[in-house]
Amino acid sequence: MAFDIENVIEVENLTKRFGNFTAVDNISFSIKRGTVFGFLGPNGAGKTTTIKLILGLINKTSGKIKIFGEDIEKFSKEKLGYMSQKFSLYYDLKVFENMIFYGSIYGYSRKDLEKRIDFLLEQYHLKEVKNILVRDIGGLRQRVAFCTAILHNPDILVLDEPTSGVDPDARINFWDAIYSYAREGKTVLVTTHYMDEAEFCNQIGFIISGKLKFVGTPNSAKKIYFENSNKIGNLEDAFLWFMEN
Ligand SMILES: Nc1ncnc2c1ncn2[C@@H]1O[C@H](COP(=O)(O)OP(=O)(O)OP(=O)(O)O)[C@@H](O)[C@H]1O
Repeated sequence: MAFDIENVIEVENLTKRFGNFTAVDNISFSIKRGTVFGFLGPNGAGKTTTIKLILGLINKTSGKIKIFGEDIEKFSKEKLGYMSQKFSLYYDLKVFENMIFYGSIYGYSRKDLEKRIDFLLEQYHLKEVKNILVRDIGGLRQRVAFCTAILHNPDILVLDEPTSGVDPDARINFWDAIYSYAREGKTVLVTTHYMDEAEFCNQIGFIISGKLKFVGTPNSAKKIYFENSNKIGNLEDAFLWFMEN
């Protein structure tokens, strides 16, 4: 496949089977630099499996994944950052200690790591919790996990349902953090169940039973819904329409 220089992630005819079960079924899409791409679908639709394929954590059955034009198998993984659904910070360690612990795997000197941590805590408004135990910081945990995932300044950040179970204010603050990172020219792939969050994305993909039913802007999803149903609807209406059609 010819690589478009603007495309950071290119997925072509990607399929993943577990035995006889097809979890990801011949999907194709691409994501441009600096984009916040939201991946939406019901439970078991294939979101996490697609993410794991893009991160090179599991092997595909067929198809292609290119990251910066290189096959995922050959691509050096340090340009990727990942915050998994069940991210774990150590509750008995302070915010700063958690970040030092995770950051030490990236080969920074202690001094550089401390500098990077201070920079991120400042940038993401977490300075005041630097020396507080993670157990005691409540809704700020997600943002600390986010900063931990970007300690090595990855070009591509993958977030798997980062806001599930988070209160509405903390969710909004979390999306500020996502946009702040994307403004640096980074590309963010995020899965979510929340349709209001999908509205914040530059591009969205609807995946249903392993099949990618739609890729485009939130507005274009609503436009397709309108053209086909003759009703003005929100993104949730559009999503339900794509599920049924
Ligand atoms: N290792 C595996 N072996 C067998 N089946 C699997 C495996 N991993 C995932 N699946 C199945 O693939 C399907 C897609 O799972 P996946 O975790 O990608 O869904 P999801 O869209 O991320 O859902 P959720 O929102 O619940 O996390 C599910 O039916 C799941 O049971």
